[in-house]
Amino acid sequence: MIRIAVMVSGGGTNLQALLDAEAAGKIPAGKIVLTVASRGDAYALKRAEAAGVKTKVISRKSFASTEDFDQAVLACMKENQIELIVLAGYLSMVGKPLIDAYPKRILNIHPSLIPSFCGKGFYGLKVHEAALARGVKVTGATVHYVNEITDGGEILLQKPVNVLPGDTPEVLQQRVMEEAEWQILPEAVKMVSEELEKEKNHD
Ligand SMILES: Nc1nc2c(c(=O)[nH]1)N[C@@H](CNc1ccc(C(=O)N[C@@H](CCC(=O)O)C(=O)O)cc1)CN2
Ligand SMILES: O=CNCC(=O)N[C@@H]1O[C@H](COP(=O)(O)O)[C@@H](O)[C@H]1O
Repeated sequence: MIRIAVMVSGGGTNLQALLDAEAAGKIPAGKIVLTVASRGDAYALKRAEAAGVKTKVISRKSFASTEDFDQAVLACMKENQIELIVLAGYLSMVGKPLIDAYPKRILNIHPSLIPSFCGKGFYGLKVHEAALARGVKVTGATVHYVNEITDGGEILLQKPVNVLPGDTPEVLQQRVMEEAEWQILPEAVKMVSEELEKEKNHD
């Protein structure tokens, strides 16, 4: 069984999709055992608690340096024997110590079809505002591996979503979450946890 940690910052609807998928038996090789939030007021923490998942708040601003923050996150993952990390609406940069300790074992969900509308400053509604401003007819979501480049890691899954006339950023965000993010993130976690399980059994 692959031990999974989900890192969050906000509402946690992607965490909820993962918890629901696990409860429905759709992630047979993985178990979400920890939720790490970058801020104590993340509603995602309530979702984790309701599902009986251990929670931890590790916020960048309570550390003297980025290095100390990165080391605290890494220590927490090791203490909990975490094997796969999922960033789900997580809005802090993941540092080198974690990336080096978890090669191709950190996934991120981004609410656009990378390489469009991604990178520094593109998160949450800002992504959908940029898509609407550019006038794209199709947007969507991407699950990618995490490396030191923001949203620059190898792409794992993508799903397109139509932009409709009259869409506002909020309406588009909701459609992208419902039709794409909440589908491909559980699918990606199912795929990768099964791969890691196979590797473990062969070692
Ligand atoms: N290594 C690495 N870390 C990552 C990603 C990655 O692919 N690689 N994907 C990230 C998701 N994308 C981001 C990256 C930066 C910001 C961002 O700019 N945050 C503001 C704070 C935003 C807020 O708290 O409201 C900041 O100043 O740090 C938000 C989402 C999460 N961390
Ligand atoms: O690279 C990704 N950037 C981070 C990002 O923009 N994540 C987005 O935040 C929204 C809320 O997530 P929730 O907290 O409801 O799961 C959701 O649309 C995520 O795709």
